[in-house]
Amino acid sequence: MIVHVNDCSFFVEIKGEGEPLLLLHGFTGESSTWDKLMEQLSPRFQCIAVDIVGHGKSAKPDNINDYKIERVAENITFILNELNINQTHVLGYSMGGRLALTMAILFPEKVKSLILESASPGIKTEEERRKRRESDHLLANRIIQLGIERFVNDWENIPLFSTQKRLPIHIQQSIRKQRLSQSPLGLANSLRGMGTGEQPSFWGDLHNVEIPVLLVTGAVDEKFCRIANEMKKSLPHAEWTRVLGVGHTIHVEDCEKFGKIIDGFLSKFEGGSKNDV
Ligand SMILES: C=C(O[C@H]1C=C[C@H](C(=O)CCC(=O)O)[C@@H](C(=O)O)[C@@H]1O)C(=O)O
Repeated sequence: MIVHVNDCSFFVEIKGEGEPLLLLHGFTGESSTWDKLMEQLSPRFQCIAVDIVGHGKSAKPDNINDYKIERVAENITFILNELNINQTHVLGYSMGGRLALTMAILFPEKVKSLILESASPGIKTEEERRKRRESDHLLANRIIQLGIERFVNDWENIPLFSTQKRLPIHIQQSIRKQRLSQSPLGLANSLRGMGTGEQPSFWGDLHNVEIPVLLVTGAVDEKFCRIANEMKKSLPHAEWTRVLGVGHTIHVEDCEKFGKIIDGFLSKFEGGSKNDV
């Protein structure tokens, strides 16, 4: 379905009934990345997968303000309102994890629990953020100038995704096809508007996140394991699961194990809802 919010259209896929679970994909991704997870969880949870602005079948506006992470988080709360969902569990992968955490910090009343897959609260220092903004803006310009295929050829070979080379060819081809189908303008503006260096640092806000948080990282993804280990020290109610033998994109690299981890975390809440009076 398409939901219109603030002059932007958003593609939303809903599957299942029960506790709502909002699913937020990563940069270059789209809601179809969650297809297998939704199959696993939808018998017990209402899975709501959104194409984030600039991605998939959602709008690719020219205005960079429509990509600011605070604005995107607000628009997602408006989408939830349109769907009559007052509060939801939120699972975000990588860029989607940064967005999920932004929602939990800016709109805590909307978020029941948080699952962050290979995500960060942003970059701590302004100098590091400035450097990242510079590199992301150069990357954004390359996407526009050289086109989506040249970008994807480079992107799929960054060290962060090295473990994906172990995946069956058909899965690698599916990831590549999903990336190639993205809009150059949408990806470029996503980097310019909500890139890792563009967003505020939320490191100083983690101690105020009172909801249950599950951090999930791939053991081979050393960078985001370090980030998760540090996040856990500040988050009042966090648990961290390191998944052996996989890297950054756990929900693709070992979707069965990932589904069991998510199911186990969310099942705690099902017990509460069934007994609600
Ligand atoms: C390369 C780094 O950061 C990028 C990598 C992961 C994030 C992401 O969403 C990628 C999803 C995917 O292609 O599977 C992306 C983001 O958070 O926007 C980062 O730009 C890095 O070393 O931090």
